[in-house]
Amino acid sequence: MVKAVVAGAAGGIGQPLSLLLKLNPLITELSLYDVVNSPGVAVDLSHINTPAQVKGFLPENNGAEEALKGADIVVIPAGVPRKPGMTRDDLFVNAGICATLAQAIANAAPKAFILVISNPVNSTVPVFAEVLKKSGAYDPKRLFGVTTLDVVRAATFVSSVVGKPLDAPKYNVPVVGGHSGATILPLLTQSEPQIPAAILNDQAKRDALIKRIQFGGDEVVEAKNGGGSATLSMAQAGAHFANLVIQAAFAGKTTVVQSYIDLEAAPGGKGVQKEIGSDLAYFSVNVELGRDGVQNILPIGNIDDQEKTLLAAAVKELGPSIEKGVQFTPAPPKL
Ligand SMILES: NC(=O)C1=CN([C@@H]2O[C@H](COP(=O)(O)OP(=O)(O)OC[C@H]3O[C@@H](n4cnc5c(N)ncnc54)[C@H](O)[C@@H]3O)[C@@H](O)[C@H]2O)C=CC1
Ligand SMILES: O=C([O-])CC(=O)C(=O)O
Repeated sequence: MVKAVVAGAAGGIGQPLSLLLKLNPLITELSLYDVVNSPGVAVDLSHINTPAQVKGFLPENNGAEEALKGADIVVIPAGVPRKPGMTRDDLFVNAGICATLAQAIANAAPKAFILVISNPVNSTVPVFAEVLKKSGAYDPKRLFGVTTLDVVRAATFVSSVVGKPLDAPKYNVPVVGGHSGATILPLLTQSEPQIPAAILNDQAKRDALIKRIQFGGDEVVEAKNGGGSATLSMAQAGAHFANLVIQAAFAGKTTVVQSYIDLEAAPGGKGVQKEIGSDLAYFSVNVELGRDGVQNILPIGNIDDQEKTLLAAAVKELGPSIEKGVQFTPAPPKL
């Protein structure tokens, strides 16, 4: 019996994400929360003959906490998306929404796994952590910034450059760091299957591949031309990540994935701080998922000189974004 909640469920990501979660046979209860339209989305999904019992909630009558009561996992794509010309940092307006949702989770579902999709992830994850800490409900093992779309894109773009696009599902290219531009660090040298040396040693090809993975989000923002950012690919990535968290917690199936987490979540975080030469509190790392969420933080491992240079750039850009999230003070609630 697993209860999942989507916050921001009526949005561009929220709707297809809710659909994919409704199709997950491990989920028995699915609550959809949004400030608009969630009851309609819920009734629509509720006609699908899979186990999950779907209900929609609006803010009225303490709807957020009603939706969250007893949740095992909360997935959060609530907030404004980018338009062309904006950076993810321009979305820091979403911090207030994140703080409100964090408080509702602290009150109603303090043991839930929390998967943060809302941008800027580099800052919104620290916002969640700070609010949860103030309520005594913070468990760093259970808070995840969802960076899965970067991993999904890396597999797709690498398989294409290698000339094997039909093998995209077989590719595993770890992506560490954060979730914006230069903080996104694809580890091409660790790709499985390996990328042929002829491509890795072709500097122009390699640079183009890295840039495409780092700025894949912009590609979608520009193509949608004012109509928002990635929604369908994000929904797939988010539902996949949620499924891995659920499988590890409730079906005993441990896996290793990358996610943006508090490096204090498990002892291995100290080792990563040594590898990155910084005491950054948050980083997207190789996470072993288990019953309680983050079971182990694994090393980044061997990287080459170019990756070391990119790592230094990622660390430099991440510091201020983390600090901005940590320092954010939510506005007092309206009386
Ligand atoms: N982590 C990642 O890799 C990615 C993150 N994103 C981010 O996800 C977020 C959502 O993107 P879209 O779904 O395209 O936006 P959208 O505007 O289509 O949907 C956002 C939804 O959030 C709802 N919402 C607003 N305030 C709320 C609140 N206080 N509580 C609950 N729901 C609330 C809105 O009513 C709307 O339905 C954006 O911040 C975007 O940048 C997008 C793609 C990838
Ligand atoms: O680019 C954006 O604003 C949305 C996002 O995070 C992504 O697609 O990776």
